[in-house]
Amino acid sequence: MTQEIWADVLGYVRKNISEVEYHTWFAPMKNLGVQGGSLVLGVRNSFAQEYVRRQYQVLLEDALRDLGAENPQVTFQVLPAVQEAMILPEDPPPPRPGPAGRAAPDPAPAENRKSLNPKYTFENFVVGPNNNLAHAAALAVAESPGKAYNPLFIYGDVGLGKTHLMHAVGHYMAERFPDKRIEYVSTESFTNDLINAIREDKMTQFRNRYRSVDLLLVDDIQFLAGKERTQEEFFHTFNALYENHKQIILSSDRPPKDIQTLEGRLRSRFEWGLITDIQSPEFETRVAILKMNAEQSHTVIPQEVLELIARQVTSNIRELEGALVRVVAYASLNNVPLSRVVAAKALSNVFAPQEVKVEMIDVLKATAAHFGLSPDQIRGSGRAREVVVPRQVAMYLVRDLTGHSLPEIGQFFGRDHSTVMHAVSKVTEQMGKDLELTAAVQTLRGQLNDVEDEREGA
Ligand SMILES: Nc1ncnc2c1ncn2[C@@H]1O[C@H](COP(=O)(O)OP(=O)(O)OP(=O)(O)O)[C@@H](O)[C@H]1O
Repeated sequence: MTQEIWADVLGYVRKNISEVEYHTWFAPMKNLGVQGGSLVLGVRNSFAQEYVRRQYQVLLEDALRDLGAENPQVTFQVLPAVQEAMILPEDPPPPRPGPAGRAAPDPAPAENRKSLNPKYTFENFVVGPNNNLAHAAALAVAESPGKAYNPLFIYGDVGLGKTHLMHAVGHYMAERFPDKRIEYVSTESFTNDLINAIREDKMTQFRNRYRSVDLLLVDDIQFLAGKERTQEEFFHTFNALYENHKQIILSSDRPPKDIQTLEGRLRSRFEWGLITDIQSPEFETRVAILKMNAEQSHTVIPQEVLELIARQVTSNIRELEGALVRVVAYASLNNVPLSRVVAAKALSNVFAPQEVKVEMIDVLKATAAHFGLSPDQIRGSGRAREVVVPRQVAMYLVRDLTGHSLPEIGQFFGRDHSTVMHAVSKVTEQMGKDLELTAAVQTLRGQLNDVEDEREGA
């Protein structure tokens, strides 16, 4: 995950200095990771070390503060000559578009997939109820390009994996047919290429380029709206490819029928093949995506932290991934272990505080720990007073601190709602009378409210 943190820092830096400065000083720098809360950066020689420290230490600290570091620290290390030789030909990770963004691809090796993001493969795509139809369609197209569905039209909101799926088809095809030509282009680039071709009198090259491919992936096709000349040209490109049984995949934020000012003949062509959508991922899919991201970057993240992040970011997967980087960055830069409280704090600058809620599981765990029991004992069937009282306290606190209904709480504790109601009134009645119980409730309430307090104090 430190590569992502570094990419975030570079993104911040790049926005604040000139391109020349950036390429001179930051491009050759090597991220050596976060050690003891300090970001360690490798530089070529002691001159660079001195210069960078003088000129950019403050800026780098600001970048880290932006990621949540309370006491940002940067250390510069002169790289041994061998290591330097190893890093020089390599490019630093490209800057991220923003805190919620994701690093752009490293250049891919094979010629026919150089416009594809190496991370956007089928293996890296988590399938859930929200995207399984689009996934199945993409797979079918990858297996029989030009035959299964042509064109394949994938639509859905921002950051839900449309580009990822398109590239996955590209990778799949590139692997099986290395000599096939694959072209990925955004509608915006297509338009710009066209404008340049017209201006420079290079229409033949333009047409050859787009009409000679085996797989054409066009992102954000909704931007064709209102661009008559581009629509005209795209119409001919489409026909040329289609007639030669070349595969076309289009993505959009809406279905063809909702793209305003799209020529009828294009709209109907977009509807010839298969139209499939991607919806927002549900909670389990979001957790699975986070888990995969964590595993890929060899970062161990407690399940409850993944769940907290998945609860915070519900629609855009790019933001979900950005939130994960933020949480990891926060913990490592402040040198604290990852926990729910730390994660809530890390995200508190980005999300409204009330969105971080105490969960039933938190109350259960804290109460069990307080009384020296296991969560299973509390939820179990034991009827001894040593278990019954903590169980009632836990139910009371869940009712008090979370928004769950009596039946939901009952289900969580493996009981019916009347048991919960009884527990709540029992504890309410004993408050102020039974001192031990009162103290337990107060301590636990304080502990559990820490999630909110810590966040508010951030
Ligand atoms: N099902 C998934 N499994 C794993 N990662 C996913 C999944 N869906 C999306 N992502 C990740 O989410 C990020 C955003 O996805 P992508 O760029 O494909 O979205 P998009 O729908 O094309 O968005 P936009 O409309 O902004 O172009 C990417 O990093 C992608 O890898």
